[in-house]
Amino acid sequence: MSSFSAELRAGAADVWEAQHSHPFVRGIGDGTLALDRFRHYVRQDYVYLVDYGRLLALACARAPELETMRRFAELTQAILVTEMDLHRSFAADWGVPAADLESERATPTTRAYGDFLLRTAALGDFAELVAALLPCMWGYAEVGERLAAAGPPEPDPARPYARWIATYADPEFQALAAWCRELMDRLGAACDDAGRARLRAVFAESSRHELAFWDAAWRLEPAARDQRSLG
Ligand SMILES: Cc1ncc(CN)c(N)n1
Repeated sequence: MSSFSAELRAGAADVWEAQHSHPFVRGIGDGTLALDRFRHYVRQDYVYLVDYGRLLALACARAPELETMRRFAELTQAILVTEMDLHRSFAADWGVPAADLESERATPTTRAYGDFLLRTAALGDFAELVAALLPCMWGYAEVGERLAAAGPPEPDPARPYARWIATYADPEFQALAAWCRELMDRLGAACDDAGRARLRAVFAESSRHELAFWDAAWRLEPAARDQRSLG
């Protein structure tokens, strides 16, 4: 019998395959992505990760057991420190201070994804919160793993995509994503059919936001005019 997370993944398979074949993802993999698109992505992803960090902190607060709280506290740290250090290091290489990343204004796509995550955390139950956060961890683990397996591009200071791939293919990141899947499996098993249908819908919606995020970076989507930075 397949796991509940595998069932969620199968239900959103078309969206996940569209991510793998998106020109932005392919361009990271073969090293051909134009740097302006990658820089746009890094700036917006920094804004996104601030909201994602908030989501993980809310998951920590709402977790039903101490061990799950502890794991979410670790995961929050991994995102706000380790993953965001990657973005800060790219920015530093481009002469952009971290303060500039923090004052970046969200595009409509970044804002929509962050709003969806935080709305789900505020109004959904704990299992829905986990279904919302899963495509982020699992999707990047899968992209990193596939691109690393295909043979990453040669290290190139002008196009630092090999470093990006190595971060998400790293066994530590893979293990964090695997823990999120196992948690989803346990929560899915404890739900009734109606609850599992809600989790499928949340996971599918979150997966669509992931695809839209690649696409917004590819299109160099401009920031929404009325956005505040960091919130
Ligand atoms: C949009 C997005 N999704 C997922 C990840 C991986 N944490 C990320 N950095 N950005």
